[in-house]
This record gives sequence, C-alpha cells and structure tokens, in this order.
Amino acid sequence: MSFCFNFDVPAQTTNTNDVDGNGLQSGKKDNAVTDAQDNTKPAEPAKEAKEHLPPSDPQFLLMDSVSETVTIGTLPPLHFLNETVFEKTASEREDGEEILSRTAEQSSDLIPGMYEGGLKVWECTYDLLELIEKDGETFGGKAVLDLGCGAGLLGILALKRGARHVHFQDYNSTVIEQLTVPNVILNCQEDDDIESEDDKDGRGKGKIQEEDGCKERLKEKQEVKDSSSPPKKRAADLSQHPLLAKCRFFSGDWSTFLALVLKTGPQPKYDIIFTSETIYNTAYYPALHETLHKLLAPDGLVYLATKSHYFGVGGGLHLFETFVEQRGIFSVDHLWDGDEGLQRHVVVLRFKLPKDT
Ligand SMILES: C[S@@+](CC[C@H](N)C(=O)[O-])C[C@H]1O[C@@H](n2cnc3c(N)ncnc32)[C@H](O)[C@@H]1O
Repeated sequence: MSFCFNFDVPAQTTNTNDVDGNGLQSGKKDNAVTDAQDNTKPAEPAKEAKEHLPPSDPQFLLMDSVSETVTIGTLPPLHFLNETVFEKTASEREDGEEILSRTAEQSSDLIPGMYEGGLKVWECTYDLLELIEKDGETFGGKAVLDLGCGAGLLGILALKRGARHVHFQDYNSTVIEQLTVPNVILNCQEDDDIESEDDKDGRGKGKIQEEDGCKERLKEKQEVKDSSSPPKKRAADLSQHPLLAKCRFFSGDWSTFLALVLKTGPQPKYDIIFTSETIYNTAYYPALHETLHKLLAPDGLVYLATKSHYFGVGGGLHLFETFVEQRGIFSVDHLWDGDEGLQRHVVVLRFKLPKDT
C-alpha cells in the first residue's frame, strides 16, 4: 500500500489557477495568488455544513463496517479503518453523496467540489503525527480542531492524549459518517481489545520504511479476521464513552462550516488547529484562511502539514505562504522540511499580534 499522491482531476474540472496544468511550474505564482483572493466563488455551490451526531448504537456501526483495521504508533496506538474497506464494501454502504461509487469509477483520490479526498490517509498526516510523537505534546485541557480531517488521526491522537474536546470537520458527510466517526469509536474501545489480537499473531508494532521515494509508515495491519464477530465488550457503554463525549463532527465547505459554528453558540476558539493536505487548491484559500482566523484562540497554533506542490491541482506551500503573508494576520514558521526529494513540510501559524476578542 502506498501513500503517494494520486490527484486525478477530471478533464471537465477547470482550475483557473493552473493555466497550463503544471501547477507551480507554470511560472504564474503571483497571478495564482491574486486569483485565489478574488475567486471566492467555488466551482460548485458551497456544500452546506451540518453537524453529525454519533450513532446511538456505535458498536453496531463498528460491527457493520469494520473488516480490516490498521494500527499505528505507540504513544498511544491509533486504530483506523483501512482504506481498502471502502473499495470492498462501497456497494453495501450509505452513499448519499455518491462519492464511494464515483471515486471507484474514476479511480480518483479527488474530485474537486464533490469529493475532497478524505477517504484515505494522506502522507503528510504521518509527518505531523511523527512530529507530535517526538515532541511529546500532551494536549491536556486543550480545545482542538482537526480541519479537513478525513480519517481524523490527528484529532484522535489529541483526544487520546487528553484534549478537553476535539472537533472534526470534513468536506464530505460520507467521510464523517463512514470513516471519521467509526475511527473515533474504534479508538474509544480499550486498546487491549486490539492489542490482544496483535499478541496472538505475534506481530510487533510499526516500522518506518522508505519506498519509491515515498516515506511510507508500514505499520502492522491488524486484521479483524471474522468481521461478523468483532469484540463485543462494552457495547452499551461505548455511546457514553467519555472520549466520544468530547467530540463533535461536522461536514461541509469551510465557509458554511464557519458560519454554522459561529451561530451555534458560545463562539468556539481552538487552542490547536490541525490541518493536513488541505492547501492544494488556491480557490479554497480565502475560506480556509477566514476559518483559521475566526476560530483560532489568540495564543493558539495551527499545525499545517503539506506538500510543496500539488501538481495537477495548482496549490502548494509557497502559494499559501504568500497568501497568508498578504493577509497579514498570521506568521508562518517551518517546523519540519522534508528532504529535497520528498518536498513535504510541517509549518505552524500563529497570530502576529494579540487578537481582540
Ligand atoms: C487530501 S484530503 C486530506 C485528509 C486528511 N487531512 C489527511 O491528511 O489524510 C483534504 C481534506 O481537506 C478538506 N477540504 C478540502 N477542501 C475543502 C473545502 N473547500 N471545504 C471544506 N473542507 C475541505 C476535505 O475534508 C478533505 O478531507
């Protein structure tokens, strides 16, 4: 399994910022930033935001959907659905947005405006997870937002490390319902349930490998061999699980997500906002920047994990940094820059000046 990028933009999708289809190599960097500022209209109507409540019987959800999970890391271990689950079971799943069927048809990791890539774990997420592991951040008492969460691994790590609450947002409701929420629930189960399976198999914890220039964390897969009989312990308790009670889940476009959270009462301010692999499309920068601006606590931090360039889509770190600089709200510091060939980065954004509240 590879975590290398496979952005497959359909021919009918017009990216006004990527005139020659070569992203940053077009030499139109400055124009692209200007376009992003002016281009506040998405190609399709903004996807309306909504909040998703965890199912009243989450254990049932797990029994229905988990056939294979992956476990990574040790501090603490994280468990999540293997992306191949969706390939195998797409036809059996609720797919109101039709993203499971359409991504399968088009063999595409991204259909701008329809499906923004949340069904798989993107490699920069692993970079940021690794940095957090090394750094030993505890998240104790912090309010955390995993923005553009997909599988939700960053938010889940913060949750397991003592965050006061964690909110998850993804563009697609299908991603939230079929992947993010199940993953959180999976991690609410005692790790013992899964680790005992590891022990039975005699398999160790994860390792890191280089493969085809793409740094891939080949953590041991833990297959739940009989998916009709997953762990049944604590079924009734899971819906009341204290970790799950700390979470809220949202889908929708960033502009409507921001409007929703600002109108639903006390205005949330996040101490930490994670956002991984979310700056590939310059047309989304205004809404993304506004969301960070309005939702970050005055002394909060945005951890952004990203590639340098997103070929075929047009965005990338240089364009985003230029955009942020022009707005004058945040400073950007590089926490980690990958080796020359890898072209991946983790940066942190913070307010330039103490913000009025
Ligand atoms: C490539 S996926 C990355 C998923 C996950 N963060 C990871 O690293 O594995 C990009 C994510 O950004 C979010 N996203 C992109 N554009 C968005 C937009 N205009 N409004 C809301 N969310 C958006 C989607 O939720 C999507 O899951």
